[in-house]
Amino acid sequence: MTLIQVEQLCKVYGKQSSNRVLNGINFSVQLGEMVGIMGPSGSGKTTLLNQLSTIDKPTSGKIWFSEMELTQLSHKKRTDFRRRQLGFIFQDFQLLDTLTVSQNIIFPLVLQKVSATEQNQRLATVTEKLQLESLLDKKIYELSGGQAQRVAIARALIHQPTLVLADEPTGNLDAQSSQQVMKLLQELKQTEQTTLLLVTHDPVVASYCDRVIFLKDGIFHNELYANELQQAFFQNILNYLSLLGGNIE
Ligand SMILES: Nc1ncnc2c1ncn2[C@@H]1O[C@H](COP(=O)(O)OP(=O)(O)OP(=O)(O)O)[C@@H](O)[C@H]1O
Repeated sequence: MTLIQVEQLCKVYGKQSSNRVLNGINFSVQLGEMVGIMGPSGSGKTTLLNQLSTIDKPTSGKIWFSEMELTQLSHKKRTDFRRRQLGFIFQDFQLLDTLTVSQNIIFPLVLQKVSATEQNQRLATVTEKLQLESLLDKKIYELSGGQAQRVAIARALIHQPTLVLADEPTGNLDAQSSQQVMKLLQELKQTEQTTLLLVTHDPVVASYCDRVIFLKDGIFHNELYANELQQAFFQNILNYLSLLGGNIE
């Protein structure tokens, strides 16, 4: 089942058409799919995520989310869409340092005015899944990078979003923690049917995805499907990146 359908998406910053950052992008994403977005620096990856999350509005084109056309939503409906349907994971975790782990995780439910009983039930479920039980009373500054990102993932998932958007989710992690985070996201995708779109520069991280989309100069350049063993998919991604050129660091 198709969850997202992007049609002729264009984004121009400012008034000059030479500032065209996304140029007629078309693709779709299936429910439960994990899709990596790669491309050289400045190719429009974050801009694309910002349009999908409705944080920014495209200059032209359409984004369908199931039956809903996102670019036409009112301000209130966009806020509602973000709160209910989306989870976000960022490179720098974006956790609230002065709050405890559990306060951070339940934050989206507080915004949604979910009852305390339900908050506690959901907290218990998500912390068990992410093995965070022993960390619940700690402050964020007491955590390692890998632990902080697991907390951020728990926060992104606690309201059971349909779609999780991640911008360089492993960018601040060492290789081992990166792979742990990716294995976790893969498991969650399988158990919860969560759809994931993640921007990454790291071909190892991308090799955990079902498909990788490559952007260059705001254009959809190509896509590769993981039809083979992970190591072979990783090699294919690496080969494609060198073909694509540009600065991928
Ligand atoms: N708010 C903005 N106003 C004007 N130009 C912008 C704005 N945001 C991004 N850009 C420009 O759009 C282009 C694409 O930026 P974007 O951040 O989407 O690229 P990216 O592929 O995510 O890059 P990176 O891998 O370096 O994070 C860049 O040239 C950037 O300078």
